[in-house]
Amino acid sequence: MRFDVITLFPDFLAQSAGLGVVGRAQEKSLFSLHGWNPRDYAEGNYRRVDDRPFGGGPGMVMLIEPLQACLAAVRAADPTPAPLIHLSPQGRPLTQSRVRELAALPRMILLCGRYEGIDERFLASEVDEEISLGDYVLSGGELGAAVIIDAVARLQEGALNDAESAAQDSFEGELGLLDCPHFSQPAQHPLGEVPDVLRSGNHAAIARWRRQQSLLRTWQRRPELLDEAVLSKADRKLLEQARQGLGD
Ligand SMILES: Cc1cccc(C(=O)NCC2(NC(=O)c3cccc4nocc34)CCCC2)c1
Repeated sequence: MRFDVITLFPDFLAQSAGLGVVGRAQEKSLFSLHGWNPRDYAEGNYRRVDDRPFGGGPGMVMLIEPLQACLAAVRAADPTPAPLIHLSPQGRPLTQSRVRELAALPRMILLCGRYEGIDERFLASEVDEEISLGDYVLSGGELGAAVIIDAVARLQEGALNDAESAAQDSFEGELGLLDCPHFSQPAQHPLGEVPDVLRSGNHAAIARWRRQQSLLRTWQRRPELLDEAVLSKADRKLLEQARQGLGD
């Protein structure tokens, strides 16, 4: 996988992709990451990348020319075709199923806006897809790019070791339910004890307890997720039993 990111802050992306699983995947060349700054392609001695919006109003708009020259350089750097994905509040919210589809691509170019956004004519002519991180105000698209790079890089073949990929599978398997509580050493602590079942060695009972905790937590904190989740008869029984336990 090759990621190209068009951003006024290329160093930010390089740092966030250098950590943990994603950092190791990059070291193993499971993906490459290339930052491109439109300011390097802005003409004139002020090298403008933005200007005031027609029609007035606050803030600035990113200009067409530097973005067009920058995108041309990005495409010239590697013959592999790639979609131009704009991180934007107007985009479709990112989902794990979209992440899995993106992870199958050989290359993607991520476009990060700043200021009030990008000249609509550039977007209309060059952007293949818009993806949003969610409905809140951010200062730029870079955090969205970092999220996509992290989520997609983890799915590259060889990025995760057996334990990590088991965890990934279980997260993906539980998509739609909240996670169960986790405990480690020490078993006894002033903050409380570790539930006995987790130390019982009875793997069926442990799996059952974890599923029940996920169901109970989801019901307590995000009941709307339960509406979409496909619950088995066993799940419903577990949830019912847990709710009785709470004497609700
Ligand atoms: C709900 C809402 C409505 C209107 C504007 C904004 C807003 O935040 N506008 C500012 C910008 N926001 C984002 O880029 C951005 C924002 C949110 C999620 C995202 N996922 O990817 C990129 C994202 C757009 C130009 C530069 C930053 C947010």
